[in-house]
Amino acid sequence: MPRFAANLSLLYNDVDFLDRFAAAAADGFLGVEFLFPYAWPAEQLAGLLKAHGLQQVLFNAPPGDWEAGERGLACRPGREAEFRAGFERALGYARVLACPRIHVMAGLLPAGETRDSVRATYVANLKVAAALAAEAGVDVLIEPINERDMPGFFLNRQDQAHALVAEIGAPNVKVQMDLYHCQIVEGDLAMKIRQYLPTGRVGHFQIAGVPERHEPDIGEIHHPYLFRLLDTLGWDGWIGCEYRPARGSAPHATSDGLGWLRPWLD
Ligand SMILES: O=C(O)[C@@H](O)C(=O)CO
Ligand SMILES: [Mg+2]
Repeated sequence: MPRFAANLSLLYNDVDFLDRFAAAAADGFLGVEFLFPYAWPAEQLAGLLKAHGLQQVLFNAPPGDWEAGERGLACRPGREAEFRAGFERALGYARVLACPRIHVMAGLLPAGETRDSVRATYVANLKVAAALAAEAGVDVLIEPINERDMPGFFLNRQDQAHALVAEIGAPNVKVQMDLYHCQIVEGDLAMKIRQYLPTGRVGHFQIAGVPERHEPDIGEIHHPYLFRLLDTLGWDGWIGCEYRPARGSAPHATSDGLGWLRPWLD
C-alpha cells in the first residue's frame, strides 16, 4: 500500500505553517514534506514531528534567493561556495529532523548559458553534495520540473535526470519523480514508472492533478491505476501530496478535499 506524505508548503495553507503538522496528523498522514524549513529552528520542527507522531520524509536545500526568482544553485557557475554552504545547512536540518532525503533544486539556466555549458558545474556540485550527504546517511534527490511552471529550469525530463544520476555516479543520488511534472513534460506515466522504478534510482514520488495542480482526483491522470502499479512493482517509499487544494473552504479546505486519499489510508 502506498504511503502518503502531506506537503506542508502547499497543503493546509489556510492555517499557520506550524499548525499544519497537527492538521496533517489529524487527517491520518504519517509523513510530511515541505519545501524550506529555514525560517524555523530545526529543534522546533522536530518537536512538532514528535508531538504528532509524524516522520519528515523530504525537504529542499536552500534554493538561492527565492524571492528574487532563483530556483536552485546547482547549475549556476560561480555560485559553488554558496551551493555547498546551503547544502551543509540542509544537512544540519536533516540530522535534527531525522530526514533521510534532501531535494537539491537544479536552478534556472543563467542568461547566455545552455544545458550543455552548465552540465559540468551541475555534476560537480551534485558530487560534492552526495559525498557530504553520504557521511550523514542521507540521499540527495534531483527533480525534473516542467518549464510552464518554471521557465528556464535546467532539469525537465526523466531521461535527462537518470543520465545525470549515472554521470554523478554516487549511490545516494536519486530521482524525485514528480508525476505532475512528468505528465506535463512527457506523459506515458505508467510506462515511465515501469521503466525507471526497477533501476533503484527513484527515491521519491510526488503527485497532483494535471493541469491545475489541484487534488489528484481532479484532472487528466487516473491516480488509482498508478497507485496499484506502484504497489505491484513493490514501491515501499513515500508519495508526496504536493498540490493546491481546490475543494472545501478555509480553514478545512485540505481536509474537505481528501476524499481521494481515504481508501488508501486503511
Ligand atoms: O514540484 C515542485 O515544485 C517541488 O517538488 C519543488 O521542490 C520545487 O518547487
Ligand atoms: Mg515536486
